[in-house]
Amino acid sequence: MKSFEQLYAELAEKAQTRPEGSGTVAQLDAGVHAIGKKIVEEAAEVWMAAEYETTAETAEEISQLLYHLQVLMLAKGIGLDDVYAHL
Ligand SMILES: N=c1c2ncn([C@@H]3O[C@H](COP(=O)(O)OP(=O)(O)OP(=O)(O)O)[C@@H](O)[C@H]3O)c2ncn1[C@@H]1O[C@H](COP(=O)(O)O)[C@@H](O)[C@H]1O
Repeated sequence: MKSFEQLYAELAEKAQTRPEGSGTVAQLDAGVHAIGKKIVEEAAEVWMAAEYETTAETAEEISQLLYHLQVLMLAKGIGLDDVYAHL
């Protein structure tokens, strides 16, 4: 189990070191357009899970959406504090 902050730190490290086989690196290389499409897809999966699946399945879809949002943050150079400033 990891927190939102821990995941962001891990992804930021991957973005910098670019380890072989990292899905995050592949997503970053695919670019903002591809990451944005993934976010829309995951958001739809969250919605569908909330309506038709279990609470646990919905939570898993939410985790995937949060992951892809963090990838977009990294692609755009947006830090956690940039987002937290608006919460
Ligand atoms: N938390 C996540 C995470 N959540 C979601 N995903 C990605 O999002 C996909 C989920 O999408 P779907 O369930 O819709 O499955 P899918 O449509 O078959 O996926 P794709 O074929 O589109 O990849 C997964 O296949 C992963 O590629 C994640 N990929 C990585 N992480 C974490 O990110 C960290 C770094 O990962 P790497 O960069 O891969 O090392 C690790 O701690 C991972 O656990």
